[in-house]
Amino acid sequence: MTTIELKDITKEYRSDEIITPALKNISLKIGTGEFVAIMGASGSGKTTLLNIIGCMDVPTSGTYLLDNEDLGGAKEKRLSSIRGKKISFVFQNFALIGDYTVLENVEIPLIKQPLSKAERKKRVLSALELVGISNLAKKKPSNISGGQKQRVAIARAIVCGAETILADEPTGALDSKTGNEIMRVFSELNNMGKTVILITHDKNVASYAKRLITIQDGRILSDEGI
Ligand SMILES: Nc1ncnc2c1ncn2[C@@H]1O[C@H](COP(=O)(O)OP(=O)(O)OP(=O)(O)O)[C@@H](O)[C@H]1O
Repeated sequence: MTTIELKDITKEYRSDEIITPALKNISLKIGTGEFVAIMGASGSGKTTLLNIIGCMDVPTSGTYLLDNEDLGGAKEKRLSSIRGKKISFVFQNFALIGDYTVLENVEIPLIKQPLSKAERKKRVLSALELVGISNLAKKKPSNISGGQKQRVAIARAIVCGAETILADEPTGALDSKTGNEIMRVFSELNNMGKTVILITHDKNVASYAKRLITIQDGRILSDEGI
C-alpha cells in the first residue's frame, strides 16, 4: 500500500540572490493503484512535483506523508531506501548504461540486496517477461529500439517490487505508435495494481490515465477524473 499525501507543499529554488518559486501550496492525495497524468506548460512545476513525490528532492515547506510516514527531516539514507523499494522512476531518455546488457541494466537496483546471483537473474527475467522483452536480455542498449529501451527502463523500475512508478515524459523521445505501445505497458502495470504517475505534454498519452492533474505556475489548476 502506497499512499501519497502532500499538504501545503511549496518549493523554491535559491541560487545567489535569486529565488525561483516552483511549487506554491500544493495539497494532493494519491492512493494505491491510481493512474495519474500531470500536464502543464513548460516551467509550471511538473518535474519539481514528481521529484518531491519520488524523494529525489525535498520541499521548502509543507508536509509529505508517504504511507502516513512524515518525510519532513528524513535523512538521505531513508529517502534513498524509499526510492527503489517503494517508488521508482522512468525517464524520457531511458537512462540506461550503454556498456551493460539489458539484463545487467535491469539488475542494477538488485545489486545491493542480499540475493544470490541466481535469484537476481530470476527476478530480472521475470521483470523483462512482464514488459515483453525477455528475448533481449543479452543485447546492449545500442542494439535495440527506443521503445525497447523504454521497456528496459520500466523493467528496471519494477524489478525491486516498487508499487509506485513515476515517469517524466516517458514517451517524449518516441514516435506516437511506440509511445502508445509504452502507454499500454503502463496500463497493464496499473491493471496489476501499480500506482502510475506520469508527466506528459501529449493529450493522447494523458488519456491512458484515469486522473488528470493540471499544473499552472506552481499551483494545481485542475484535478479531475478522465
Ligand atoms: N535546479 C533548479 N534551479 C533553479 N530553478 C529551477 C531548477 N529546477 C527548476 N527550476 C525552475 O522551477 C520552475 C519549475 O520547473 P520544473 O522543471 O519543475 O517545470 P516543468 O513543468 O517540469 O517544466 P518542463 O515541462 O519544461 O520540464 C521553473 O521556473 C524552472 O525554471
